[in-house]
Amino acid sequence: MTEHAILTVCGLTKQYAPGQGCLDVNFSLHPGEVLGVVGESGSGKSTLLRCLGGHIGSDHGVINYHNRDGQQVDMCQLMPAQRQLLLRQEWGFVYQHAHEGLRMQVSAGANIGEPLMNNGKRHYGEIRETAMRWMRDVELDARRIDEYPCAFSGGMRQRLQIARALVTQPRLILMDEPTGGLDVSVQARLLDLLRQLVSQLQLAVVIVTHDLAVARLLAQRLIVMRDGKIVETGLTDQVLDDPQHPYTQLLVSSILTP
Ligand SMILES: Nc1ncnc2c1ncn2[C@@H]1O[C@H](COP(=O)(O)OP(=O)(O)OP(=O)(O)O)[C@@H](O)[C@H]1O
Repeated sequence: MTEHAILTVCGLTKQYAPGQGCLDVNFSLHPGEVLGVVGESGSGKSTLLRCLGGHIGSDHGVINYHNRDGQQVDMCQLMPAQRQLLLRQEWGFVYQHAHEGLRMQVSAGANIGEPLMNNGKRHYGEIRETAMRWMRDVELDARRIDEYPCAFSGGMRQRLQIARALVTQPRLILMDEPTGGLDVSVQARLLDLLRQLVSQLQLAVVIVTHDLAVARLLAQRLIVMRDGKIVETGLTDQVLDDPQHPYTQLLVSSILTP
């Protein structure tokens, strides 16, 4: 790959207790690439994602981000205000529970419009127009723009969250179990939508999931975590079809065995 990595993570560590958290995580991610992070419950997937997104501080390590202006920035070394600005302008987050990524007390339109206003957009008509367009893009009825998130179903709320996360045209998206807790059919439609948006917008994505089928569908590359450490990494098909580490073999066989 000739293009610069958009994200390069070196030695990222956050330990709550030995074996709990993430330890010495290294990977790089290129524009347009989807990296899946898999592992059983408690393996440190969310801790890694939270460290990347600056929701929690790391003990040590480097998170180098290649920004829109072509500069290399160590996210861990930025002042909090600078980091917030960069996250707001260039990164997006999709949480497992839509209410974590939405503001439940404002309308669907306001949920999509707010990040635009935070990034300096002021023209009400244009913001509303953009919000309606995004509602259509995520297959929501744009006539429901003034309704509150609580009036939408779980799957619809997740679509709304995705619209809110993508409306500012971020370059990098962090997703934590975006389809977890949804019905299988709703999940399948949402995965289709995500796949389509990721390829259309050439997004770089880190997606945490315990569901290997989701990883197979969305991610080109996988990281397998156990007790906070990466035990295996590689192309998704390679890792899932020919796992090398005994832990990955166990993970893969556990979903194949009825
Ligand atoms: N705030 C915290 N304080 C103390 N320990 C924590 C905290 N957050 C996570 N841990 C511990 O760190 C380990 C990794 O947790 P983490 O949530 O990252 O795992 P996970 O792989 O995302 O699990 P799941 O799939 O169940 O969400 C667990 O042992 C957990 O108990």
